[in-house]
Amino acid sequence: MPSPRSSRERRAGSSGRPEFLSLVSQRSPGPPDSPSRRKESGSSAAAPLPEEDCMKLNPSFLGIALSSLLAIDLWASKRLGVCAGEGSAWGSARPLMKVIEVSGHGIPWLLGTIYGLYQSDSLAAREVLLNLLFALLLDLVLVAVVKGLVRRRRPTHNKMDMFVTISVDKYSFPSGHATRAALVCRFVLHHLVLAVPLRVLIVLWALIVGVSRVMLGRHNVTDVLCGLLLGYALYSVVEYCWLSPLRTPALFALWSH
Ligand SMILES: CC(C)=CCC/C(C)=C/CC/C(C)=C/COP(=O)(O)O
Repeated sequence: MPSPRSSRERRAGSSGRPEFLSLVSQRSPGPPDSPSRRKESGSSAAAPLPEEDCMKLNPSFLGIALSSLLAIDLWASKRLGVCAGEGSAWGSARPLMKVIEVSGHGIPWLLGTIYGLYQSDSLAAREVLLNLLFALLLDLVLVAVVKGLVRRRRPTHNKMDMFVTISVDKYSFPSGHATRAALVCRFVLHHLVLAVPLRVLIVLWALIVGVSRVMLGRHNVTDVLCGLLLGYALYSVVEYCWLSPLRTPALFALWSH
């Protein structure tokens, strides 16, 4: 009479091995004396997995984590896109959101900075404005390159009625408005002497620009969060490459009266 098998043996299957090890051996059938075979037949079930197996398991875990994040992102962005159209839940706030959109657009910032440069009457002001212009252009290039590489489509609920766009602006990652808002915010806080209420206002403006991108349906939440981080980090690059009359005298000569 066959002896009754313990529940542990039954779980382990007819081979007497735990199921997860069977799966591992199916993934990488090695030669009879390979490390994975030795581990299966040996008694040390707790021995660490060979590196090749870990390499195969990790991407699937990462893949699941990323797809889950993406799903949450799409779901949250759709729910938060309350100004995506006139008929949306907060459709009446759409005109205000579009004003905020223009406040973070590249053209007013570029034109304003160039105008300021022509009007500036001190070397210090010229230095700051020239670096702001450099930062804005660098930001445009960086966002265009990343958008072109990632090619993430804008949310389906977005109406493509944006104020002046360039070709890569059909893509949404990262949000160009968010990178600019974070970059300009950090720049202004470092280089302009402002009263505290104005400093608070500029931080609020940057956050509102970011939030308005999702509310307008232009972006997913992750586009904006990564945009803010990218813009924040880009300021450090601008600081590192800071253009000064000593380093780039020719540039400053362009604006000397
Ligand atoms: C000098 C030059 C090439 C200026 C182009 C200025 C321009 C049209 C910038 C585009 C700004 C824009 C619509 C960015 C998109 O922002 P998202 O937040 O929707 O990514």
